[in-house]
Amino acid sequence: MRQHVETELMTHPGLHENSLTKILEDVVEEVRLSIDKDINGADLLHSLLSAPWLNSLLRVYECLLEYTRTSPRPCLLYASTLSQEIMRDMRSLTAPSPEAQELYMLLRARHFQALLSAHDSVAQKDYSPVLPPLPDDLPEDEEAMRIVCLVKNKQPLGATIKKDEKTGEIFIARVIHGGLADRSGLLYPGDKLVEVNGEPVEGLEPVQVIQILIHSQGTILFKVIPNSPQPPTSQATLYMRAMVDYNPLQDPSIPCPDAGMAFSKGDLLQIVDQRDVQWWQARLLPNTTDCAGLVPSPSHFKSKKREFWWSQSYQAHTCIKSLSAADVGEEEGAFEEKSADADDEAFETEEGEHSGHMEGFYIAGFRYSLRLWRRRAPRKRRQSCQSCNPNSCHSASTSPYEEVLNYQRNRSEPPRLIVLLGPSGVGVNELRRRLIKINPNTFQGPIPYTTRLPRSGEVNGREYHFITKELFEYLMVNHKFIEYGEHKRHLYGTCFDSIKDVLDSGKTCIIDIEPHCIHAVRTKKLKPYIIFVKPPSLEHMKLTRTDAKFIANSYFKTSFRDEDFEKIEEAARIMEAQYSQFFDCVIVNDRLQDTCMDLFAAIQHAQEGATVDTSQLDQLR
Ligand SMILES: Nc1ncnc2c1ncn2[C@@H]1O[C@H](COP(=O)(O)OP(=O)(O)OP(=O)(O)O)[C@@H](O)[C@H]1O
Repeated sequence: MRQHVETELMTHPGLHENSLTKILEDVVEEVRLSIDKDINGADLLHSLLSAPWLNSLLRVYECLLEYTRTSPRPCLLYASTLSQEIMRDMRSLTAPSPEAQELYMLLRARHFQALLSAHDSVAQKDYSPVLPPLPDDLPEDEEAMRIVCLVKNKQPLGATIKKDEKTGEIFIARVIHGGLADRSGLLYPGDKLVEVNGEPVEGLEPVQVIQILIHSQGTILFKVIPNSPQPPTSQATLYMRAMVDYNPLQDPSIPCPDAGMAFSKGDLLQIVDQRDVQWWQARLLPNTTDCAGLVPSPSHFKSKKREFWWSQSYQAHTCIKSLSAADVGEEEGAFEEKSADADDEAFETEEGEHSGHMEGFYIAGFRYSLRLWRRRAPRKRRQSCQSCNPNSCHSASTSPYEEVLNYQRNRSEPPRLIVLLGPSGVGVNELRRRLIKINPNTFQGPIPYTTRLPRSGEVNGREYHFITKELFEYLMVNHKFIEYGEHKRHLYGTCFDSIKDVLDSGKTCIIDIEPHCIHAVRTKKLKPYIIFVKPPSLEHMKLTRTDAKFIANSYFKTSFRDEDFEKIEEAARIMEAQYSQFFDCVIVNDRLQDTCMDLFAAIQHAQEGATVDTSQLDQLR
C-alpha cells in the first residue's frame, strides 16, 4: 500500500514541459544569471524563488489543477467516521490477522486521519472559514487596520514618517517612488502607524520608531490604520537639468536627509512626483531603476535660496582671466601708438592659413583683431553686458532646474547652433577652424561685424560686415549682438543675424563665445548645443603643444610656457565651476586629431537627437 501511494505522487502532473514547476525552474535559472551580472535585487529574488515552500506550493497547485480537470467525486461524505467505525470493530477482534493489524495502524496514524478529515471537508464542501459572529456592541468609530509585512533587504524601506504634534500620532509622511514601500502598494502617505513588529508606537518619537526599524531583521510587520483612499493622480514625468548643486546632508530644511538625493549642476533628473509643493521626488539619470529621492521643488528653492546650502548662483559679471590678458593690457598703451589696423595685417602675413583663404573658399571669423578684443583685460574692454540685457536669462538665479526634452530634429528645421567655449589658448579656434576646413559645406562660422574700414582686397559680407559706428551702436542698444567689444578704437561683434544667415542656409553654425554670453544664445530658435573644450592634464598639454603658438599680444604669437598651461588649467577650472550647468558636452582637447573626431561625433549627436532645454527658453528671445 505504501508503495502504491508513492507511485501515485510520482505520476501526478507537474513535471511536463510547460508545468509551473518547470517554468519556475527556468525563471530561477534566469535569475541566477542575473546575480552573476550583479543586477540589483537579483539575489533576493533568487532566494525567494528557490524556496522549498514555493516549490511545494506550486506542486500542490498543479495537483489541484489536475483534479479540477478530471473532477473526481468523493465515494463517501464521511470517510473519517467510517474509519473510526472500522477501528472500533477491529479493536473487538480477539485475534486480528497481520493485515488487519497493519490496516489498524494505518488508520490510526495522525496523518491519515488528517487526510481523511480533509477528504470529508472537501466532499462536504465544508472549507469556507467560519468567522466568529460580530459582537453586538461594536463601537461605531472602530477603525479598520491593515497589516503590512515587508521583507527588509539592503535597500531603504522608502517611506518617511512624521508626528502630528497635536495628537502625538505617527503617520506615514511620504512614500518614495520605486522604494520597497511603494512597490508593496500597501503603505500610503497619511496611514497612521499603530505598531511596528508588535511594538505599539503610541507615545514614541519618530526617531524611536526608526530605531525599531533599524534593529529589525528580516521581515518588518507594520500595523497601520489606512488613510482614506486617495484618488490616483496621473502625473506626467518631467525631465530637468539641475542648475545648482544640492546636498541633502547640508540642507537643514529637508524633512528626512536620508531620503534626499544629492545632485550637481548639469545633472539630468527624472521628476517622478511633484505632488508635494515643497519636496519633489526625482531620480538621477541615467539610473532610472533606482529608488527616487527627495529634491527641493523650485518654489522651495526660491524660498530657501538665501540659505547656505543654495550653492553658487550664476554671476554674470564673473571675470575669468584670459590667458596673458594682463600682458595684453599692459602693452595696450604702446600698441595704441602704432597703426590702428596693423593687427589684421600682421596676422594675415604671419599666418596666411588663418587669414581665411583656404583652397578656394573663405572662412570668416578668425581675424586677429576679432580675437584680440576679447583677450584684453576686462577692465579695459568695452564688454557686451548680457546681464543688463532684458532678454538675457536670469532664470538660473531663480530656478534650480530647467526642463529638458529629448530633441528630435525635424528635417525642415534649421540645424542647432553649435557653441564652443573654453579657456583662452585651449584650442577653441583651432578646432572650429579645422571643422570648417574639413567640411565647408556642412559647417560655417558667422560673419562678424566691424566699424573699421575695409582694406584692399576685403569684401563686405565676406571678411566682415563693414558698418558705421552709428549703426553698430544702434544694433548694440537693440541687443542684436551676442557679444561685442572694442579694439583699437574699432568695434567688433557677432550679430544674431549672421548666425541666422548660416542656419537658414542649412549649414551648421559654429561659434565660440565667452562664457558670460551663454545666456544670450540660449534661445528657442537657436537651440544651442554648448560644448566645453577642456584642457588635458598639464603633462599632456606640455607634450601636445610643443609646436603650438598662442596670441600673447597684438604682434606676436609665442610658444606656451609652463605658467601659460597653468593659467589655462586654472581658467578651465573656474569656468567649469561656474558654468558647467550649461554644458551639453565636455571635450578634452588632448590630441588634436582625436579631439576633432570627438567634436564631430558630438555635433552629429546634437543635430540628430540630444536633450534640449525647453521651459526657460520660452522666456528668452
Ligand atoms: N590639441 C592640440 N594639440 C596641439 N596643439 C594645439 C591643440 N589645440 C590647439 N593647439 C594649438 O594651440 C594654439 C592655441 O590654439 P587656439 O588659437 O585655437 O586657442 P584658443 O583657445 O582659440 O585661444 P584664444 O581664445 O585665446 O584665441 C594654436 O597654435 C593651436 O594650433
